Amino acid sequence: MEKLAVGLMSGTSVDGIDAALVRLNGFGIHTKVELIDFITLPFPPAVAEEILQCMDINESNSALICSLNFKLGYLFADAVKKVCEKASIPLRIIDFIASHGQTIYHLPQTDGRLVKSTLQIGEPAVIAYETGTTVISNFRTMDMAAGGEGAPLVPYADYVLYRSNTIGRSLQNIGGIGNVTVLPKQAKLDDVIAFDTGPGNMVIDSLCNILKGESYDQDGKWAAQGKIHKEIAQSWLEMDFFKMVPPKSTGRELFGSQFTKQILQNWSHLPADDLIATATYFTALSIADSYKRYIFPTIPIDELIIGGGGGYNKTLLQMITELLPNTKVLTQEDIGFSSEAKEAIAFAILGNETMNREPSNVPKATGAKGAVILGSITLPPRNILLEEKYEDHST
Ligand SMILES: Nc1ncnc2c1ncn2[C@@H]1O[C@H](COP(=O)(O)OP(=O)(O)OP(=O)(O)O)[C@@H](O)[C@H]1O
Ligand SMILES: CC(=O)N[C@H]1[C@@H]2OC[C@@H](O2)[C@@H](O)[C@@H]1O[C@H](C)C(=O)O
Repeated sequence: MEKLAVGLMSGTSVDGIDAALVRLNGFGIHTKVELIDFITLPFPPAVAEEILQCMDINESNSALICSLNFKLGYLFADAVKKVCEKASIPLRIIDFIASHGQTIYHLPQTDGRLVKSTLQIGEPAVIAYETGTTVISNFRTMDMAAGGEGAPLVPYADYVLYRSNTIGRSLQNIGGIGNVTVLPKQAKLDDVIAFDTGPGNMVIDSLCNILKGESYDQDGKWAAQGKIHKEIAQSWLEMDFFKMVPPKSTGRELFGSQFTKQILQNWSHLPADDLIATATYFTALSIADSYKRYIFPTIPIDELIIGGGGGYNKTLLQMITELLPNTKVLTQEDIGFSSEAKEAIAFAILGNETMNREPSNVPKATGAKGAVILGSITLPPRNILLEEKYEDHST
């Protein structure tokens, strides 16, 4: 049965909302997926600042989170309207919206005082009301309720889209955070391994913001002209997170503003370009090291495919290639996909499973006790549902 859906992703980079309009056929691991159109709606700078404030334990407050939850709901609805407009597809024939939401806090491990938890905001009721469309949201919580980390969730979609009978593949996302899905040759869903590798662009972006007044290092130009201080990057790799055996996930709580502050306190004598080059090398090293420790010893990888905005950072890409000399490193674009659209498409696939009452976490990747149906379903107002959507479907 064919469905039209919009997948929405706004990740840890806080650069904007990715909206992918897709056609889905069937459900389960044989789902057929076609990308119809894609947009990124950049966050207005004041909204990006509010999100970062909400994520910062020292700056956040409940009034701000309350307000931002609704504010993001309106922006997400806007992104849905815009991608449909761009594709000239009327909103009323969209079957569902799968909205990841904005992660405000993620606590997959705690010291005992706080409870293991995760929070994604962007009110689904606002999206459903504004678009007149069913919304699936809150994807991470059921996995965590089942004992998992609530992340990464993209592995199920990676399995649907990229598994191969002839080669072993790994999908390396480099967004704010870096995460990998490993698809061994001829893998069953149970064979899939996935985990967060550490920072993606988060540390690089943050240094660019503070030292250059720009939100990111375009094409890796500053990293390319700085000196890499390998011993410093290596010392950052001593953090406990990198020694943890997967499944594991992380976020801004570990690699956000506090981490950058420490870098700037301890190495303020270094030129800006050197710090950016060293942070870029650290990011590449954390990815390569994750493969060497947790993947290569047991799974042969023929192709490593990079996605997410970090795929556009040429210096980062070159460093990863050099650190993994025996692996073929490609980007999503090299194989005819889109680095930017990948995660938004993935959430449309996950939402489709939810609508069909099917589980879509990968317990081995998240650490959950079992497979569970992800997400909460929010229905649009009855009048919109009956008068506009269903009438239109019957004609
Ligand atoms: N041309 C470019 N050169 C260098 N870096 C780029 C370029 N384009 C995008 N980026 C980087 O990609 C980031 C955005 O990546 P992406 O949209 O994949 O992250 P995200 O989805 O927010 O994060 P996550 O996957 O962790 O949730 C930007 O913040 C920037 O650092
Ligand atoms: C808690 C949270 O939002 N985690 C994100 C983040 O961004 C990348 C990495 O950290 C991954 O664990 C996850 O997102 C992707 C989409 C996932 O769940 O697979």
